[in-house]
Amino acid sequence: MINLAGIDIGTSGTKVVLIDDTGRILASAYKEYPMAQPRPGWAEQDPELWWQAAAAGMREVLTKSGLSGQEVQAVGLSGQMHGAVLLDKDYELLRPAILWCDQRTGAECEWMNEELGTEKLFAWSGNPALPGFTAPKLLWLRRHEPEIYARIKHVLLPKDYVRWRLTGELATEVSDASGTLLLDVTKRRWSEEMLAALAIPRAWLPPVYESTEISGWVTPVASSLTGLKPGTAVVGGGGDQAAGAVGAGIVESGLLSVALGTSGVVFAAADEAQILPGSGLHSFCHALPGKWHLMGVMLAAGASLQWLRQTLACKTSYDSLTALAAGVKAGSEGLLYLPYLLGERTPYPDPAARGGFIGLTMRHGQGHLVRAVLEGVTYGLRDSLELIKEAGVPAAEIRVSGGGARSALWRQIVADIFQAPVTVVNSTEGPAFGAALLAGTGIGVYASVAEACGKTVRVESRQEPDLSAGETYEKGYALYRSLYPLLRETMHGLATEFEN
Ligand SMILES: Nc1ncnc2c1ncn2[C@@H]1O[C@H](COP(=O)(O)OP(=O)(O)O)[C@@H](O)[C@H]1O
Ligand SMILES: O=C(CO)[C@@H](O)[C@H](O)COP(=O)(O)O
Repeated sequence: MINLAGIDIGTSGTKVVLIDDTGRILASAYKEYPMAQPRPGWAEQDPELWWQAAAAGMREVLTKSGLSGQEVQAVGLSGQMHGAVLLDKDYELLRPAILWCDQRTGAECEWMNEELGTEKLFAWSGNPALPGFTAPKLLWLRRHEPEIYARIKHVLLPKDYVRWRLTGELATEVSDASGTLLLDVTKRRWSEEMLAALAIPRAWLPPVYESTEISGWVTPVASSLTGLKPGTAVVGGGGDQAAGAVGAGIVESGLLSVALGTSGVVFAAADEAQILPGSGLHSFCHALPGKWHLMGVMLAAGASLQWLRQTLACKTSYDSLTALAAGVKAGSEGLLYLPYLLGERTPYPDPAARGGFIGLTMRHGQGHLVRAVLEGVTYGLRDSLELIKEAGVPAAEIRVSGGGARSALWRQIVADIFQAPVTVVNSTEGPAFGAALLAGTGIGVYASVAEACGKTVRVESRQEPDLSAGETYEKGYALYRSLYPLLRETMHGLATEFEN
């Protein structure tokens, strides 16, 4: 029997899964860690936490499954995208990683978009400069932490730091590298033009693999810490959105998924690189050789519900909160929620966007607040759906994944606001499961990623859109859409005058 491991370095925690080649989950483990917010809009994490969580998680899944490390044939990696991990000449960490949801690089992005110009940015990388991407973080460090910047010798993405600890190899792969803004997404290699324009040394960046290629082998030291056998193959893997899409079977053009994680993502697989200046979508390499994808990313999807829970109802489970929301009618009796708690990326690339509840009355209680959050986040995702539809991708069926997909109510709200059937697949392990499938493809267990998905991914449930709720939500969405342009200046005033 072939057994495969997948490791997903999430924002809230690291998940490790062990599967067999039929896709059966043999064991899984989850290790949480905090995210530091040293200043408003900043988000950092110590990469050592990721490695400790990955190693402990791997030991735990081996114990739970009763397998020995000798019986695991390959490992795939996945992780939160865009984070900058900086190493010095001795491969030591120079500072905490700056994460995907960190918003400090507004000025650097403005400079890139205006001085370099969007024409060159799209020609070289396929994407605009957005706060959160890796390249603007390097520019920020050059200006604000020159002593650190002067000592940088290697720049890695979060999962690739774990790869370094597992295999001793510095490497990345195309799907995650797409989010650095330093990859030529069409050619699937580093962009010499972008590196030259930003004066970022090419030598800082690791070799780029395809997601299914073997990038290294587990070292004896990592073996003693993880329980894996020395020499176990570690494949490229994928950024969490691409690996999660593989885990949900989104591997062919025309298939759409929505990830309700900390962030919220609408994802569409594509047969070719679609460079769409001005669309607000990300155009990245998919974790399949010769495939790409489009996606719209909102920063605070699950994070909005997590915030509400921590702030108003910390002892209440997510299931109890959504049960309260189920008792409220579609439209939350006139209450709208704006989900810009971390600023926003799609459709408004605006670090100073801010959240809010609009329409509060004395009638509104906890259930209304929760429902308004679920609806407001889904309206935000609808913005990305509209952009993806404009790019020519039809929305025939939406596969929903991530922590929020556990809620049948939230899935129904997605079906009603998107007016499309919503499905859920058998594996709830998302990106870690997808990473394990990439590992299996890398060592030849499956002939292709599509074959891996065909053999292991099944649709398990389907919810149809309700027409009457859909009509209510069309009106709600129009009002939601009107709010950001109306409130933008107010949000910016609050962010610049009152924060700190
Ligand atoms: N039972 C649930 N019902 C609704 N939402 C949930 C539930 N469990 C988790 N969530 C949401 O999922 C989010 C975490 O999603 P997950 O995919 O695990 O995160 P990560 O971004 O770390 O990969 C939480 O912030 C929360 O909003
Ligand atoms: O920034 C992006 C994608 O562009 C985020 O999707 C991060 O990759 C992390 O997301 P979570 O899985 O933690 O929600």
